[in-house]
Amino acid sequence: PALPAADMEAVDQALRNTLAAGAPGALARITEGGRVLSATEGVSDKVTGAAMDPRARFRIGSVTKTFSTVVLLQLVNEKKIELDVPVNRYLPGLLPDDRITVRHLLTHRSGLSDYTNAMFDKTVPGFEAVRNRVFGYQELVNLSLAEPRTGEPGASYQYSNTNFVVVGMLIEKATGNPVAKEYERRIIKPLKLRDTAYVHPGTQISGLHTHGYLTPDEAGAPLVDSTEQTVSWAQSAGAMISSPADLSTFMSALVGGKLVAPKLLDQMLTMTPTDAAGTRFYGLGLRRYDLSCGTSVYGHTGTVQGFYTYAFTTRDGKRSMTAMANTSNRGVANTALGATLEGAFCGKKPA
Ligand SMILES: CC1(C)S[C@@H]2[C@H](NC(=O)CCCC[C@H](NC(=O)C[NH3+])C(=O)[O-])C(=O)N2[C@H]1C(=O)[O-]
Repeated sequence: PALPAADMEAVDQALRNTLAAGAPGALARITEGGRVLSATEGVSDKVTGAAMDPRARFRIGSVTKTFSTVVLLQLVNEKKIELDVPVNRYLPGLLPDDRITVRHLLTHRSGLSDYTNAMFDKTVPGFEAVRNRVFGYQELVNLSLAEPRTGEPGASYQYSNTNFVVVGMLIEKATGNPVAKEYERRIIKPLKLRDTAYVHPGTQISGLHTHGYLTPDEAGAPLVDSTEQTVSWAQSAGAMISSPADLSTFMSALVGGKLVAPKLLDQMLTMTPTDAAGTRFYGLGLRRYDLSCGTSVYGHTGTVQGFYTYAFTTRDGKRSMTAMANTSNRGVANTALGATLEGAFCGKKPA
């Protein structure tokens, strides 16, 4: 059945609620059949007062994980990598357990701890300590291996950035290229994503872009402009820069079968529940949200200092939405902003 029309009043109310929660700005951009609906609230730059702009580029954080998954699954299709094979087969001696497979990385079931929990335990000091640092992949993996593992390989879903740092290592080992080159030639160029780039270790967001503002842990403390950083603490787990339009093009092309072979797309879309309510799922580097109206949407979320992103599409890729707020931490963005999904994909609530 056709989706109900998007309820742009509800979408805009969610953006206003996001600002009321403390975000300087928020936006949502919905595409369907060549038509674009967008809503913006607040400012993209607190100094100049420039308004939020749906054309502007921003840091997408862990939405990067879906790009990394697409590259890896293309390598699987090219028989360069196998999913149900120990990671150590390709990266000898990297991990302390030969039972950890490539698939465990993509499903967050490896048991490798997430080094960012300690890294960002104190939000602003943690960020300031790494914003200009350049890490090697191995350094990040070592940070994780210095901590106890969170479970036996395959036992349970435990989200960890470490998994997608190792995915980046696998891509570079299998191709002999930096991940940037693989994103470019396998996704960005073919889909003509003009505003999308993997930027590391450069700290700038070039062109028209939104400033991001990190919310400190201390209530009432001033926001920190966190726009410029290397994102070297995340790399293939979170260093991509993109735009609302490009993310919708990407997610729609992905579920539409334009990027990954059908059998592997089926595996990407094979979900396991990640919440008690049974409305949130994770497949291979991809989330599924089941909305109140029964519609399932597929995509990923992203949290990187100063930016929170939802990038989702319907199973047929016909309707896509990117929503983003230019703040992060303390749940300021995710809850209120998350309501844009209901407005965009479920339409007007029954009276
Ligand atoms: C699972 C998530 C939420 S966390 C993961 C990744 N982002 C990070 O790991 C950064 C976390 C710290 C960022 C910082 N928070 C703190 O410092 C808290 N002390 C902030 O809010 O800007 C991403 O992106 N993913 C999100 C995702 O996939 O949705």
